[in-house]
Formats: sequence, structure tokens, C-alpha cells
Amino acid sequence: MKLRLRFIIFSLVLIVVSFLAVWASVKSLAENIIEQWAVRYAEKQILFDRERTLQPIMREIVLSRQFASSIVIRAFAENPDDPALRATAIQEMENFRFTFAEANYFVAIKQSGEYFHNDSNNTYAGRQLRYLLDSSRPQDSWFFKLIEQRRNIHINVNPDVALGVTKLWIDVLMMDGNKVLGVVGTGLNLTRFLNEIVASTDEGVTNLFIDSDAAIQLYHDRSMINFASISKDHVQKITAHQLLDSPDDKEKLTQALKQARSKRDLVVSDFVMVKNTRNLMAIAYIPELDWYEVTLIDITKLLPISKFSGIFIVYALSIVSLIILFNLFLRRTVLKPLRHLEQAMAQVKQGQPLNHQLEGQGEIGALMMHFSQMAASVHESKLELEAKVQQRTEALERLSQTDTLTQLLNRRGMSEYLESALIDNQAGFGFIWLDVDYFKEINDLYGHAQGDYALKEIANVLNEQVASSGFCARWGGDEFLACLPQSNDKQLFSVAERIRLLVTQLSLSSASNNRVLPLSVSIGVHLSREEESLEQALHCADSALYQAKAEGRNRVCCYSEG
Ligand SMILES: Nc1nc2c(ncn2[C@@H]2O[C@H](COP(=O)(O)OP(=O)(O)OP(=O)(O)O)[C@@H](O)[C@H]2O)c(=O)[nH]1
Repeated sequence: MKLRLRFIIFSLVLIVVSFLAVWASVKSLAENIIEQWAVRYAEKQILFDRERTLQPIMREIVLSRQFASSIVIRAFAENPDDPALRATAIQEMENFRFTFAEANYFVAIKQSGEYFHNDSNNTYAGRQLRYLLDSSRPQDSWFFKLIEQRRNIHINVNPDVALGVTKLWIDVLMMDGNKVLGVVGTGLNLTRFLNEIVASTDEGVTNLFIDSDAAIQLYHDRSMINFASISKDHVQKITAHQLLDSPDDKEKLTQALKQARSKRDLVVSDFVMVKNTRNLMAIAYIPELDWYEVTLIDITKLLPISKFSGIFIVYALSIVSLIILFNLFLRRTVLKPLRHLEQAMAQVKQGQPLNHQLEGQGEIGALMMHFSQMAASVHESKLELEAKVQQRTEALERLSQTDTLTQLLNRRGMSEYLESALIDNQAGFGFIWLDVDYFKEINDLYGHAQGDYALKEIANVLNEQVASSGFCARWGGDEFLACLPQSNDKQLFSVAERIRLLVTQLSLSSASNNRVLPLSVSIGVHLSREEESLEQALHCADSALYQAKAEGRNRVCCYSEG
């Protein structure tokens, strides 16, 4: 696989892996931030809500306590049959009515079982005694349980069917020392609380208030509110546990309630599943009411992870850009120079010279420069070698065609020339076949070296006479052959005759006895004719030479048929 393709695949894999890593890290980071932020949000919210909730309730509690400590009402509670005390007590109740936030009150007398009540519309003016409490009636059980439990203060939630509102009742025990005289208090419109506090404006945030048994007291879903919870058994109560999905989460709630109660100013938080959604549950204890405020935050709605998509996009784009930039850099500094180097190598491999200097930077640049220099040096050596081989070949060629003694063409050289001249069936090629007369004797009498010398001198004569118009060669031993293209009988004969004459005029003296060598040559000439092969033409010239020898030597004979 090509390096470039491998880099592209590697980069793609890197991009995918980076995306996954970025996604995982941004997600984890975002979740971490969201969780930490949600815990802080819940803590602040819960403390703020606790104060908001407490303020109006605490005011009513303080007033209810003053109400319960009214001397007039307590005197009446101890003597419910006294009409004078009854009248002043009712007057006192009416005075208190206007001090309560919602201008209503109730007074329940233990001794007589009488229940007094008036509301903001003064509906029961003159008829403040509403009814007599009966321990056998379920709707009156709250009163008897409160006295039985001797709870100084109790906040209770109950619907007021007549008014169509839900009331939060503040019940305070009216005491004389250790003796319980009755229960007094006032009611607040729960609907207002629900709207102001419980019905949170933030999406994904649910607030609820639960009592010490985790029974729901304030919640946006009224069907889940545990009305008159004091008069119910534990099993009948609708508790906050029912909002949670799993037994584990319910246990978490139980533990969190314990922890919140033990550390009063602490907001306890944990993650739980509510309707298959992960929620942060934050709990704070409200000792003044003996209630808990529970805040459930669906963090995916309050701060969805999609809000972090910008970070993810920027992060991912940065990484992808870096990878692309790195790729471009790699391509420019490594891949492109390597491709050029590869092309140059292929060029050198095919024996072509590099037509340009390779350029690059750093280590690859140095490598390319060394390769360029090496390629240039290899090419130079190759050219030099080729030139030498050519020279040697030509020299060898020449050597193989040259007679070393006379420097004329040898028989092989002459044969090649005759073949290349296409003499077959061509008229006008003149042949001069020459043989030294009595050469054996010259050798014998004057020595072999003298014989060689004689051969060289004869060769010179032949060459001088023929070179301008033809070729001559030493055919072998003391025989020479000359060929004159585009010749005629007259010219041929005249050249041959001149050669013969010049040879006789050569005055070669012997080194040993100072005598002039008697040199002569016999020559046979023949002019080629049409429809005559080279072989036939040579044969004719040879026949003419034979004739010259036969006729007494030192003569020129032309070939004649017959
Ligand atoms: N010095 C010398 N002698 C050579 C060379 N080649 C051949 N010869 C001699 O040349 C002589 C040729 O003799 P032939 O052609 O047979 O006869 P000839 O003596 O020339 O007599 P005719 O040709 O009949 O006139 C031989 O004795 C060869 O040894 C050579 O290169 N140098």
C-alpha cells in the first residue's frame, strides 16, 4: 500500500478516534460540570425556599403561640361552662383573627370538645362555635392524636371542602403548665404556597415538602398530597418514597432524611431515578416545622448536555484541523519529496539522466541532494564507460580488419567491404590481384625481416595508387588485392601497370650484404561484368594473375575468356 494512502487511512482513523475521545471527554466534563452545578443550584435553591417557606409560616406560628397563651382563652378553656368567660374568649378570638395572615382561626377545647372557628369573611359571626369534636369521628382524630402525642406544635395539611382550597393548619397546644387545655391555631391557603414555592418556574426542577414520616405535604400534584397525615396509619400515607423508581433509591432517601435531620444546616444530595430519568435529589431539614424540603432536579432538562455541543464542535474542529494541517505538512515535507525521489530513482533505473536538481528541506532535502549528486556521478561514469567501450570496440573492429604488418585491410576487412559494396551482378568494379615474385627466395636469401620490409613497401605503393579511388588489402602471405569501384579496363590496367613499375623501382638494400633486392610483382586485373558474381569476378582476377605468373612474372595480365 502506498505511503500516502496509508497516511490518509491513518488520519481518518485518527479523526474518528479523536472524535470519540473528544465526545467522551466533553460528555464526561459536561456531566461533571452539570452535576456540580446542579448540587450547588439545589443547595442554594433549597436554602432559599426554606427561608421563603418559613417566613410566613413562622409568623403564623409565633402568633398561634401567642394565641395559645392568651389568658382569657385559657381561662375559658378551664371553665367552658362560664358564659362570661365564653363571651370574652370569643371576643379575644375575633381580635386575634385580624392578626393572622388570612384572618381565620380555630380553637378546640379539650374539656368541652367544642370547636370554634371564624374566617376572613366573618362567615361565622355569632356562630363561632362550629361543632363538638367526637373521638369516634375520623375527621376529628387529628385533635385527639395531637393531645395524645402532646406535640406542642404541628403543621397539618387539609382540604377545605367548603372554600375549595387546601389549607395548611398550624396547630399549637394550649397548655396550663403540664395540663393540655386544647389546640388553637390558624390556617394558611396552601394553594398560594403551591403556586409560589412548590410550582417551580424552572423546567426540570420539582420541589416538595414532606413531614417527618416522609409523607408528602406540599407538592404540585395534589393527588399525591398526604392530607390529614397525622390521623393516618403509616401504611396509608403517600410518602416521597413513592416518587422514586427503585428500592435502592428509596433507601437512599431514608438515609438522606436521617442525615439531613442530624446535620441541620446541611443539604444532603444524591442521584436517584424518577420515572426512568436521572435526577439529583437534594434534601434539607426544616426543624421549625419538623418537615423536609426535597428538590428533585432533572439535570438533562435543567441543563441539557446539548448546551455543551458548542464546546464539542470547537474542540472537535480544532483537533480535525490540527490533523489536516499535520497531514498537509507531512505531505509537503515528506510525501511530496519522497514521490519526487521515487520518480527520480525510476528515471535513473531506466538509465535516463536527471534533468533537474532535486530539492527539499531537512533530512529529506539532504537525502535528495545526495541522491542527485550520486545519480549525476553514476550517469557521468556511465557515459565515460560507454565512450570507452565504443572506442575499444571500434579499435577492435579496426584491428580485426587490419593487417598488422602493412596496416592495409586484411582479408577479413576486404571481404566485408566487398560484401557491403554489393558487387554481385554489378559491372564496373575493377580488381587488381597482386603477388610478389619469388618471395620465398627473398626470405631465404635476405632474411624474414627483409621480406617483411619488402611487403610493407609494396603495400605503400599499392595504397598510394589506389587509396583515392578504391580499397586495397593484404589478401594473405605475399598476395595483395585492390578494388576500384566505377573503373574501366583502361584505367584498371594503367593503375596496375603503374604499381608494377613502381615496385620494380623500389630499391631496398639488404642489411647483410648491401645488395639491392630484386623486387617485382605479377598482377592480374579484371573488370566485373553484369550477371557476374563477386566470387566469379575474383576468380577471373586470380586467373589473370596466374596467367601473369605463367607468362614469366613482373607483368600485368587482363582476364580474358578462353
Ligand atoms: N617475410 C615474410 N614471408 C612471408 C610472409 N608470409 C608468407 N611469406 C612467405 O612468402 C612465400 C610465398 O611463396 P610463394 O608464393 O609460394 O612462392 P614465391 O616464392 O613467391 O614464388 P612465385 O609466387 O611463384 O613467384 C613463402 O615462403 C612464405 O613463407 C610474411 O609475412 N613475411
